[in-house]
Amino acid sequence: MKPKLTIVKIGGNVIDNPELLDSVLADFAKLENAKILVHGGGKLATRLGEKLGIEAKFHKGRRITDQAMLEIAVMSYAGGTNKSIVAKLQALGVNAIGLTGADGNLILSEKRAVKTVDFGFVGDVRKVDSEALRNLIQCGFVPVFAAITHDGKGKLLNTNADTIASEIAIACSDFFDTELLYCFEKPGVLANSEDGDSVISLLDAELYQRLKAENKVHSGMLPKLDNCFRALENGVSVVKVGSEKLLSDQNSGTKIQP
Ligand SMILES: Nc1ncnc2c1ncn2[C@@H]1O[C@H](COP(=O)(O)OP(=O)(O)O)[C@@H](O)[C@H]1O
Ligand SMILES: CC(=O)N[C@@H](CCC(=O)OP(=O)(O)O)C(=O)O
Repeated sequence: MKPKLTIVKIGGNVIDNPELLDSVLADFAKLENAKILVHGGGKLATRLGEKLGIEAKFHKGRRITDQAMLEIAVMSYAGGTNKSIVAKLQALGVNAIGLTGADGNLILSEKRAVKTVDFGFVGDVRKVDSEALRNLIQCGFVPVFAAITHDGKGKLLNTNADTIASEIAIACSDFFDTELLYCFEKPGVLANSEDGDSVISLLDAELYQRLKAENKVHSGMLPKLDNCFRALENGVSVVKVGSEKLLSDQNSGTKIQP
């Protein structure tokens, strides 16, 4: 039997709320099996850009990463955010090691080709080195990934944190029984995105299509759920979306069904 590996992704709204962040990290520290943390932090990067006079640009909710924004993203995700999360985990007794995809060539990606929109320096993941990750975990390290990868030719690329988490989970399924948990600021996938009491406990592909058609699932939840289904179709055992409670309560949030 393969050992269990839990991959937890935390989004920008969790990182932005110090109490929520501390609570997620405390629960993450308590997980006894092998684990990896992946974090976003888009909102913080937007604010850092504003302070430096660089305005964030989006197309249909997705960031456009020009050279100036790439520098902000690297400073923010791989710098301040990543290192402060690592320090907090160290204080909780977790031997966290902060990483981008460039470190140890762990995540190789390719700059997105320009079709109708030029997203700039955005990377689509091509390869995750699951063997190197396994070695790090076996040495006792807990990898903490920022949303930055590289192209192998010297260029760092901004990469969606939800996608990094699902690609890591898929690749690590070679060696581990993988569980992928997406923690964000709401209690799960909601039947009505404004009503926190409308959590859908089980979501399959058919229900997802219906919710999409009815516009009940929209914006950031669409790529998140696409990543969830892709993970389940590619060897990941368990995928859930929910609040910080996902880490401590088995029955919390939304379980995604293949
Ligand atoms: N049906 C839904 N249930 C819950 N959230 C939804 C739903 N539809 C859209 N959303 C939106 O999706 C957002 C989560 O996506 P995103 O902002 O990308 O997450 P993260 O904080 O993990 O980066 C929520 O803040 C919410 O506004
Ligand atoms: C290419 C791309 O989408 N990059 C994201 C990376 C950060 C991220 O994913 O942050 P959240 O998880 O907080 O949304 C961005 O710059 O917004």
